[in-house]
Amino acid sequence: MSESTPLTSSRAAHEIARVRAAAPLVHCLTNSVVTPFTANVLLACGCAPAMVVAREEVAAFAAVASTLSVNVGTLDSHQAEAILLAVRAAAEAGTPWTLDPVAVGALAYRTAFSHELLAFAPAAIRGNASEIIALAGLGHGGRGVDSTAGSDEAVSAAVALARRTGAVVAVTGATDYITDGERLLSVANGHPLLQRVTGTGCSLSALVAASMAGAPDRLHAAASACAWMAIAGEQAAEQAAGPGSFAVALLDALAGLDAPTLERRLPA
Ligand SMILES: Nc1ncnc2c1ncn2[C@@H]1O[C@H](COP(=O)(O)OP(=O)(O)O)[C@@H](O)[C@H]1O
Ligand SMILES: Cc1ncsc1CCOP(=O)(O)O
Ligand SMILES: [Mg+2]
Repeated sequence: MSESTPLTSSRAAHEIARVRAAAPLVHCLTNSVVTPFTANVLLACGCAPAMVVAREEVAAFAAVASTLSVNVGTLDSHQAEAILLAVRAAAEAGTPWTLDPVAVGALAYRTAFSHELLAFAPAAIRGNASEIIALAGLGHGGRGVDSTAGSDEAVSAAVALARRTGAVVAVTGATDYITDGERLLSVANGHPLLQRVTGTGCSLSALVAASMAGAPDRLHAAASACAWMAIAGEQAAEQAAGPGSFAVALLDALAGLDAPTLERRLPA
């Protein structure tokens, strides 16, 4: 499968309205760099983030949350225990969970751990090209948390990973590709400033996790989360003087993204 179908404005508008109406409770086990930014992105999108991290309570919370977002960006052995408890409880309770495999391939500990997590059937996986290629077992990762490959180069890895795990896989970059192993959607939006602020990828993964809650179509749900971030990035860049004001404008654009804007920036 190499031909992708562009996400349409009407499907994106439907999915974004669905997430806002549901206001999902998002249990986040994320990295220490992006925690407040991720909570703010989710709040801007109308979701309810909760960063519940103690090993003593992650299982109970994962079982009642609408969805769980797992990110290995600053993984240590304490957090690994908490993540395992949470994904086990999520799997048992039927809470969908999403993996962001930050810097997988570049570092051995998080790579082995992320492979272990795949046994717990994630609903979605979102990463940059190097991370998706490495998690698919087809490469050795990027430069720290950054990709050294283009998203076009990771499409076959994303499809293979989706088929192997049953997850929807989103590989982001200049164009985002989203696949369930059978269908392949693309979102050709975004702005280079998204790479000059830390946490845009991580918070997008949390938004993908939010979109998994009660989703009738996980492929379109994940693709619409990608479009939400990418188009808000385009709008924010029009207001921003640089990365600092871009980060602030991005939150405003995520909160304000409306159907007419989607119609202008996505195919019909
Ligand atoms: N070259 C680019 N041009 C436009 N948007 C981009 C570019 N690279 C990444 N993005 C966007 O930046 C966001 C974060 O993606 P990415 O940088 O791939 O993740 P990560 O931060 O995990 O490496 C996504 O919305 C993606 O579409
Ligand atoms: C800089 C950094 N170091 C460990 S996690 C992290 C954040 C990565 O964020 P993103 O993948 O969204 O760029
Ligand atoms: Mg990342």
